[in-house]
Amino acid sequence: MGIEVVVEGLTMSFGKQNIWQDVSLTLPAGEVSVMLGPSGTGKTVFLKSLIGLLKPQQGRVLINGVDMVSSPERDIYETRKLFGLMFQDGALFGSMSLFDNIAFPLREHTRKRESEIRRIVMERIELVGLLGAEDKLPGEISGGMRKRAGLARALVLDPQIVLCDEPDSGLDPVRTAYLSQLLIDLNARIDATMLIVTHNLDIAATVPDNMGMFFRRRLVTFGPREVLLTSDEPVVIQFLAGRREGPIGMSEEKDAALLAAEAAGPAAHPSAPRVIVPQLEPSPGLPPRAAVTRRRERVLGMLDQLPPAARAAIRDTYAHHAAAPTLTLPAPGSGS
Ligand SMILES: Nc1ncnc2c1ncn2[C@@H]1O[C@H](COP(=O)(O)OP(=O)(O)OP(=O)(O)O)[C@@H](O)[C@H]1O
Repeated sequence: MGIEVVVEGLTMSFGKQNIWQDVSLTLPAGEVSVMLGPSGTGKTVFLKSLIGLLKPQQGRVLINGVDMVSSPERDIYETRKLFGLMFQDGALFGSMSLFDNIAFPLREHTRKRESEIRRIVMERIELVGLLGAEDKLPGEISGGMRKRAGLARALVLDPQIVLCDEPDSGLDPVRTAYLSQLLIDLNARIDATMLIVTHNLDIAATVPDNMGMFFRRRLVTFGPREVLLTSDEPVVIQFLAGRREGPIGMSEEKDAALLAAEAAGPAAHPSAPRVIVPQLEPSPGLPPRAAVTRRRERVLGMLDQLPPAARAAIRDTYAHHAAAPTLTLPAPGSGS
């Protein structure tokens, strides 16, 4: 089973540029979480802080009792072996076959024999649907295949925590839908704790158990998916609807005058009702996700602390068990 990651009061700056401050959250063991946020809000910096590659000035990241910020480097190095990392471009070596790319962490970090390495690599290649492509070079395959190869490589050391940074970037909508299913199937098979950074609203709507968002140097929210999906925070509403109206600007946050003018003017798009679609299920033939039962107990136990809309959405989800119907919420600001 995956391992819980506890983040407490994390603050990160580069020189005078503060990226985010006082970030606290828990990635529940074995559950899938998604982190959203406009470009440049520090999502990648956050992932790198979790594995101890960047050192925030304040706060802790606790994994099995090791603080990835300030424990001795030896402990951090050992704990890093629990992670599987999938970066935006797949980060493959161009001159190596897919097989050798995927075998790389095993040859680098273990003393396994070649026959054992072959067995593990071919198993992961099958898992991500790349059987037959193992002898190809990264330049000879599509972007979607490179992503899947990156994911296979992230999985060879049997990670208990998987971090994916924009796994969908550059993929068409159909490939993105396959990727969403692959992430859920992966979670069903290995029960790892997963954190996915994405801008893709379909992944955000269908994959995670938990969701969070960074904006204006803080973590706006993090918790069960229903909390963010029913949130009335203007930045959340704007982001989920993919609209220009709201606090997020093109290059940076809008200034107060522009926001006031926008609020005074006619709405460019009337608010549409928001919809919570059911979370994806593992593909037929796979075991159910072990996290589902744990999450249900955890979330029902915290129901009293959640906003009314999230509470209602969670009750609705669990009233219908796994086959939750699509839930339509009133449009934000409609008063109903
Ligand atoms: N090593 C570094 N040194 C200095 N500044 C950095 C460093 N790494 C990141 N930054 C800055 O931190 C900020 C956040 O970057 P980050 O890549 O984490 O954003 P992001 O939310 O992942 O963006 P996107 O969604 O566009 O990928 C940016 O302003 C970036 O320039």
